[in-house]
Amino acid sequence: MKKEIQNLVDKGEMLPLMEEFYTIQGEGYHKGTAAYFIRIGGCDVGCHWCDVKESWNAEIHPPTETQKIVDNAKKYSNTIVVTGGEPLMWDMTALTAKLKAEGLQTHIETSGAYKLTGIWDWICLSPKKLKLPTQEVCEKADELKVIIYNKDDFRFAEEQASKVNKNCILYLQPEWSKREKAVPAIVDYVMANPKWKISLQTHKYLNIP
Ligand SMILES: C[S@@+](CC[C@H](N)C(=O)[O-])C[C@H]1O[C@@H](n2cnc3c(N)ncnc32)[C@H](O)[C@@H]1O
Ligand SMILES: Nc1nc2[nH]cc(C(=O)O)c2c(=O)[nH]1
Ligand code: SF4
Ligand SMILES: [Mg+2]
Repeated sequence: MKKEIQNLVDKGEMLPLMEEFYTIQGEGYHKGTAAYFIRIGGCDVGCHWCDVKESWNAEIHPPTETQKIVDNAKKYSNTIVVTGGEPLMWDMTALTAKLKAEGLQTHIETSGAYKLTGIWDWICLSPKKLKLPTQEVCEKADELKVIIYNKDDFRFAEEQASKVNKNCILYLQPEWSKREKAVPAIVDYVMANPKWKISLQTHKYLNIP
């Protein structure tokens, strides 16, 4: 990559854009809400069940000016979801400042493994055992969404719940390929531990992006 472009990416003025699409938020608290998704490339967390492994290598996703991303995003609904990859690998300050200047609601999907940057109306924290979230993101998360792949993930979920702020809404979401086994286990767990709610990837049932 050219030095000038690398410099702009380092400052968050350009970001490696994998894809952008208008759809319905499928997961968590805002499920059912029309939202424009901005998927930023690059992630080194390495979840073996990740459903967007194509996002991992930032180098294959073209550095794109944040203003260009915002000019597309503002044509749709009020809600913008920034996801990845791991968006917090990059400085989100410029992108979110421009989204806020347009009066848009900024939501992020993050593992929380990197420094929290940007201005966010909603933070969905989905922590991962391989790279734990920072204390700051735990203090600021609006929802905690733990993926349940096996039994140990319930233990991990409780451990992460003990770190987030008291207003954070707690979700358990089945890992997609294990959903047949995970859903009944989550249903039992939520009924026994009603501080938790279940989150499904409803977009996958609806066959939409
Ligand atoms: C692809 S990740 C991108 C954002 C960020 N890297 C993160 O993990 O939060 C978006 C959301 O999808 C969840 N996810 C990824 N693969 C999944 C799978 N196979 N089943 C269920 N949820 C999954 C993640 O935990 C996260 O909440
Ligand atoms: N419809 C829809 N809802 C989503 N919620 C979080 C997603 C993500 O990949 O971050 C996602 C996604 O990929 N599609
Ligand atoms: S942190 Fe998110 S994008 Fe990265 S591997 Fe895990 S689920 Fe995929
Ligand atoms: Mg997804």
